[in-house]
Amino acid sequence: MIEIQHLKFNYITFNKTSGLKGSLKDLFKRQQTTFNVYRDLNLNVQDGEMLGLMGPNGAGKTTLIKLLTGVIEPAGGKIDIDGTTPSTKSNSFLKQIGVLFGQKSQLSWDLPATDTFDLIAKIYNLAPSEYRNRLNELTTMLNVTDFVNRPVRKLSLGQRMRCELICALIHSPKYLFLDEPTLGLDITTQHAIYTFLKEENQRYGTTIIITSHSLQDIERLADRVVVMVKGNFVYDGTTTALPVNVSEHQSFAIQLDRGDGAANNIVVPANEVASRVAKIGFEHIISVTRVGEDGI
Ligand SMILES: Nc1ncnc2c1ncn2[C@@H]1O[C@H](COP(=O)(O)OP(=O)(O)OP(=O)(O)O)[C@@H](O)[C@H]1O
Repeated sequence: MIEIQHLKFNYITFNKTSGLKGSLKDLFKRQQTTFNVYRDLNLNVQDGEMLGLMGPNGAGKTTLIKLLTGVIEPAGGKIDIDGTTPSTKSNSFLKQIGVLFGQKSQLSWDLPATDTFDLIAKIYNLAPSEYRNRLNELTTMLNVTDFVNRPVRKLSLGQRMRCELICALIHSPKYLFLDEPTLGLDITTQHAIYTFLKEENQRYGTTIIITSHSLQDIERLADRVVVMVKGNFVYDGTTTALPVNVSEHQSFAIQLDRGDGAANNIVVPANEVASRVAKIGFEHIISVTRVGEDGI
């Protein structure tokens, strides 16, 4: 179980004055800025849950994944995952988690993905038969057999992302953290990944936390969604009950799945979003985004 209690976190950045003169000045006196990401964040996630984490850019989603995986340490409060504090980075904890940052790769660029899988299996000390079976299972389910022996730099984004998922799951973690795993992928690849993640969750009871800007990602995957705005949860519930709290003057871009692998965009005023979405059908909607504003 994941428990977050009264979590506080802030980033401290040192300002950089422009020009050579400024750089010299900074050597003696540096101005620093503290940015509070969370002041008092609370969340419980039960074992086996699939939780969608949504929110506008800069809300604090990636930071939360970094805190949950022990990459960074809280400034206050508590994170507890099965009795362990992530920032201790104990071996037993690291064996329990898998993480994928959509914008970062853990595959070696010039080597085939299988080389990275082998390395990860060694790091986790997997028994050869256990590794072989799991790799067979993952390569089949994610349909990557044709290209795992090609250098990673020669793979498409979707092919690479499927290999990244294998890296995150090869050691069969109990908790899987995914930060925008379908960013930039076509609809067919997105669907393949959704299906795979659902199966992984149902077969092994893997707890999955996924951040995304795509309503379709969250709708298809998560039983529960939390919406974060400026470091606070403003919604915690089902996707169907998500409130839309907007002014009537705003417009929204609705991205539609055309059914042939391509997408269409239509822009509608806020007061028409609900009726248009109902008419089109939720299953054909990829995302609904506010136009010209950073918000949900
Ligand atoms: N390394 C850093 N140093 C200073 N500030 C940071 C750092 N990383 C993130 N921030 C700030 O912390 C806030 C939360 O960032 P975070 O990346 O968690 O947001 P996010 O919800 O994941 O956004 P996005 O949807 O754009 O990925 C933002 O205001 C960002 O500018």
